[in-house]
Order: sequence, then structure tokens, then C-alpha cells
Amino acid sequence: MPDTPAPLPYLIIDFDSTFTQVEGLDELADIALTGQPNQEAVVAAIRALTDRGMSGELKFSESLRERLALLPARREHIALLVERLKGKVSESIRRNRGFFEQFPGRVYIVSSGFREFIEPVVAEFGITPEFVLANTFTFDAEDHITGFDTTNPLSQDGGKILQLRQLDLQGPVYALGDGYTDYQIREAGLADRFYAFTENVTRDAVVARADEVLPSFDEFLYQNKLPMTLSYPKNRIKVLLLENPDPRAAELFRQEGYQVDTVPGGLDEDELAARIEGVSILGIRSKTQVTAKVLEAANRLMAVGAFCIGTNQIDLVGCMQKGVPVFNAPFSNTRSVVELALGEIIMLARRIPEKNPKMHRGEWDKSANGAFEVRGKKLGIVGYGNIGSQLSVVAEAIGLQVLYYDVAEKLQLGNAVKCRTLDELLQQADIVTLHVDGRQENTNLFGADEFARMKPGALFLNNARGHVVDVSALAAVLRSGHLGGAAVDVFPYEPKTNQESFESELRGLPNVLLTPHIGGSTAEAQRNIAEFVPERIMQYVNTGNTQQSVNFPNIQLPEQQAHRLIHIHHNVPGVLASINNVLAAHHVNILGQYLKTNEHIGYVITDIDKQYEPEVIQALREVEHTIKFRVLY
Ligand SMILES: NC(=O)C1=CN([C@@H]2O[C@H](COP(=O)(O)OP(=O)(O)OC[C@H]3O[C@@H](n4cnc5c(N)ncnc54)[C@H](O)[C@@H]3O)[C@@H](O)[C@H]2O)C=CC1
Ligand SMILES: O=C(O)CCC(=O)C(=O)O
Repeated sequence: MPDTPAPLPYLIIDFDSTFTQVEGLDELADIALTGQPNQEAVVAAIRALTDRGMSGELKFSESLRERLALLPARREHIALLVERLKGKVSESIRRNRGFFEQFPGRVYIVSSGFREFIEPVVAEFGITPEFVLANTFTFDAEDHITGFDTTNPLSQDGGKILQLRQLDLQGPVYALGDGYTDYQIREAGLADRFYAFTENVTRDAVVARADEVLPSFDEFLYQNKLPMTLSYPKNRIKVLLLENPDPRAAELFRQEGYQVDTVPGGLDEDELAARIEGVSILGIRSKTQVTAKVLEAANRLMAVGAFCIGTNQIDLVGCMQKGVPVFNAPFSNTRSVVELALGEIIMLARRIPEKNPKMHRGEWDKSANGAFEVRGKKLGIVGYGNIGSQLSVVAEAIGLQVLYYDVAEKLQLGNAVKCRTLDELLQQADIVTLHVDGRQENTNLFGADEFARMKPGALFLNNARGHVVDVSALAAVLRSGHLGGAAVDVFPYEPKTNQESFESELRGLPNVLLTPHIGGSTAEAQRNIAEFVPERIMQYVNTGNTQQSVNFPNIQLPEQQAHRLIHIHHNVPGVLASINNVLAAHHVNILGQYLKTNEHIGYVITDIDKQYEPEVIQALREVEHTIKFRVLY
């Protein structure tokens, strides 16, 4: 835990849009006008006045007077407002409730809003009425709100300045808020620093004048070495997304409070090495190579997300040795690839790749030459994993007889027949489709020999990885007429962006369907991937859970108890004992401990009591063979 500076400066915190996510008066109008036809229009008018007042465009006193003139509220509406506001406390304030409780008497809520609704909301954070400085409503005999107490300094222009002068605080004062009136406290010399709070709203005029911009209250606590709920402010976590994953991914990361940068298309090794400094989370698809050189430049990398199935483009061992787990989306686009393969099989069997361009050129070529039904034909699936086995089921439904070959033992689905060798499959199949993974040993798995062993006139599909097939050998058997056609979605070299042209020997060959690596490019798959991968990564960041990481020992953790220590180390004997020796020497009580190792690394999670001396953290960082260490509070 960071050391607390003594004494803690006085904190002057604004209420509307800072302590809470919303403006109290806007919400009060919304409540008071529920069910009225003019609700939307009046609330919008009040909001506009609030905004003009907050950005300094309109005199504050005018903005307040005009808003109250529009407000048709009564005393009973205030109780409803309080309940609503309790549910709208800013996320980072809510999560750091413990901080407010720990420092009674140092935090003032100074607001141009109204005491009647502020007091009960901040009371839940241990802030008592004498530390709330705000306006007060006036009411008529029927409890209608009629206006505000005009003798209150906060109802006047420069009200916060007047109020701070009256307070006459001795010692450093920091002001936090989203509005111009908060900045004015600093301008008048009544605060030593002004922090523009942008978690809920960003006003350029206010940000421009701030000493610091705070995307969250965590950032304030972190900068000032004050006790906080998180070990690290989320707004400091930088995400770099390449190759256009669905925008939902960026949205989820932003919702979590991370900073997100996107680069359309891919980056080559040098470009990525130059961009990766300071990046905590890297998101890529199939093209970007995460190499040793890239990892060397990655000084803050916490996790890599492959927004796809294949992870052959990533140096998985290199990541592991750097303490970086990699997460992919192992089944989010499976069905999309299966549907594409099935469509391609039928298109090739009917020689559509030749007929379609002819029609576009005005040529009517009605003939049955070389066209056949797929019913009863033998489909040979090479690689019977998630995609291969799903294709097996769907293909049988349209009458194909399935043969498969896999290097691993696999559950045989439906009536599929297992082949003991690749040769056995090649000799029988009318259609051969590749669904192996992209491991290096699969480079040129299909070359001249394998094609020669296929039946004359057979069809060939590669939706797996480009380097798995010798493209020149494929082009030769298509030109010679030995194969009846091919569909290819993946290539040894693929253009980096849609602006780069596609070069291949396969271009222009008869009955060849070429697609630009779109096997998984459907709305459904991309949306699923864009949710699946960020969820895994955020779970890892927040809890240490490595479930479904492709390179890390998988640990699914129970709910965190008190503090959680996350320790990644080289897998050599004695590290766990060293960790526990440090804990024992500092009399730290262990509530739970979980360890998993693989041949390279060990991953230990230790939940400990809330009470511990800060030196224990440094001592754990210094344990020999540590790769990475972090604490979750
Ligand atoms: N075109 C596209 O857009 C897409 C392509 N893919 C590619 O498809 C591949 C397969 O995906 P999944 O089925 O989800 O993976 P998976 O890991 O479930 O299945 C791969 C299977 O291939 C087997 N295999 C590996 N090498 C082999 C070999 N030499 N001979 C026979 N079997 C072998 C494995 O034992 C495993 O059963 C991915 O790794 C990826 O490269 C995946 C999604 C989209
Ligand atoms: O859509 C992509 O970028 C890659 C799809 C793919 O090849 C995969 O999921 O492995």
C-alpha cells in the first residue's frame, strides 16, 4: 500500500457530474415531469442551461435562476431524487468509499447544487453535513420549490470563491470538479491545485485550465500516493488494437476505463516494435506478428488478445517468459468458417467460379460439364478440431460421407470415418478440406506429393493457414487439370491493408475461388470475438484468472479475499517456498493460495489478510526468479 502523505491536503470536491455522474437539477426535472408531455423538452432546456453555466458561457447566477424558473418540482420529488442519485455516484468515487471513511474532516463537498439532495448521498461516504457547502431551496405553503436562498454565498457569481474565503482552510487545498466554477477556486488563489474531473463529462474550457486531468478518482489517489481500492488506475492501462476488430472491443475496454488506441490494418514488426512502448494490452488478428523483437520493446505489456482462433502469429513462449498471457477466441468464428467451407464445396462442385464471371461478361454457358451433386461424395477433413468436427456434422446433413484425419485422437462424430494416415484419406476423398492449426511443423503440409496422391478431378479447400500449402504446387495441379478446382481463403503472404494489391499464382486459374481471409469475417463472429477476448483479458487484469489463456497455466480463481498477490516466476525449484518465507517473516496470514506451473513458468496467486506491512510487497518483488508481480487490493 502506498505511503500516505501527512497531512492529507483538504479536498474540495464538486457534487454534480463529479461526485455523481449526473446533474441533480436535470434529474429533479426529469422526476417532477414524469408522464408529462413536455418532460423531454423541459429537461433538455434545463440541461442546456446547466452546460452553459458549467462551461463559463453563462453567468452562474443567471443559469441557476433560469433553471429553477423552469423546474416544476415539489418537496416530495427530492426523496425520489436522492434515491436516484445514490445509484449514480461516480464509479471511481463509489469504489474508493474506504478512502472517504478513512479521512473524515478533510473532504468538503462544495457545490452550487442543493443541500437537500447532496447531504443524504454523501452521508453514505461518511461526509457529515458540516462538510457539505451547498445552496438551499425555498418552498411555498404547498411544498412547491419556488427558488433558492439568495443570501447563501453559493447562489452568487463566484460563489465557490466566497465560500472558500469564509472557510479559511489552513494548509494545502486541492479542488476537484468538472466545471468552470471549480477552476475559479484555484484562479482566486484559494486552492493549490485544480484537478479537472472527466470521468463523466469533459469540458474543454475547464480541462485547458487544469493542473491535472483526472479520468477517474483512482488517478488522483494514485498521483498523491493515497490509499486506493485498485492497485493501479485503470485509465493508465493503454490498449492498442490493430487490424480492425469489431468496435465493440474498444467500447468494452473504454467502459472499463482503459485508454484505447486503434490502428486500421496491421503493422509490420518494426512498426509494432516502435508503437508498443507503454502499451499494456495488445489486440491483434491473424496478420500481426508478435515476435521476440516486438516483445523486447514491450515495456508494460500485461496481456495479448488474439481476436481470432489461430495464435501461430504470436511468439507464445516469448510472451510466457515475459509474464504475458495470451488469450484468443477459440470458438467465436468456428461456425462462420464451417458455413464458408460448405458453400465453397457446393460452388466448386457446380463450377460457379467459371460461370459467374462469364455471366457478368454477357456469356450464356449452360452446360453440365464437370458439375456434380455433393450428395454421396466423400469429404476428407484434415484436422478434426473445432472447425473440422463441426463441418463434419453439417456436411453429413446434406449427404456427404465424411472421412477425417487428425494427428491427435478425436471423438468421431455422426457417421464420420477416421483415417489412420493422411494417405488413406487422400486416396478416397472427392473433396479435401484443411482445418489444421498453423503450427510451424505444418508448413507445406500439402505440396506436390500430397496433391499427386489426390483423386483426379478432386476439389481442394484451404481455410486454415497460408503456409500450410505450397501454393506453386497447388497452382501446377490446377493448371494441369489434375485437380477439379480449389477454394483458398488464406495465403503465405497477405496484404497488410485493403489498399495493398493481392498477388498470387492462383489468380486467373480455372474453377478457383479466392477470398481475402474472410473465413471468420461475419457480423456474428466478429461481435462474439470482440466480447469474448476483452472479457478474458479484463478478468485477468482484475482477478488474475488465466482460464482459457493459450500459453499460461490455467487457473480459475475463487472470489478474491482481501488482498491478492499475483506472482509469475521462472519455473525453478523453491520459488513458492521463498514467497511463503517472505510472508511468514512478515507475519502475513495467507487466506488462500493457488499454484500452477508449466515447463517454463510458475503462476502463484496468494490471497492474504488486509493487514500487512508495506515492506512485504517490496520483499516479494525481490524474490529470486520473479518475472512479474502485482497486487490487487
Ligand atoms: N480462414 C479463417 O478466417 C479462419 C481460419 N482459422 C484456422 O483454422 C484453424 C483450425 O481451427 P480450429 O478447428 O478451431 O482449431 P483446433 O485446434 O480445434 O483444431 C485443429 C486440429 O488440427 C489438428 N492437426 C494439427 N496439425 C495436423 C496435421 N498435420 N494433420 C492432421 N491434423 C492436424 C489438431 O490436432 C487439431 O485437432 C485455426 O488454427 C486457424 O489457423 C480459424 C478461424 C478462421
Ligand atoms: O478474421 C481474422 O482476422 C482471422 C481469422 C482467423 O484466421 C482465425 O480466427 O484464426
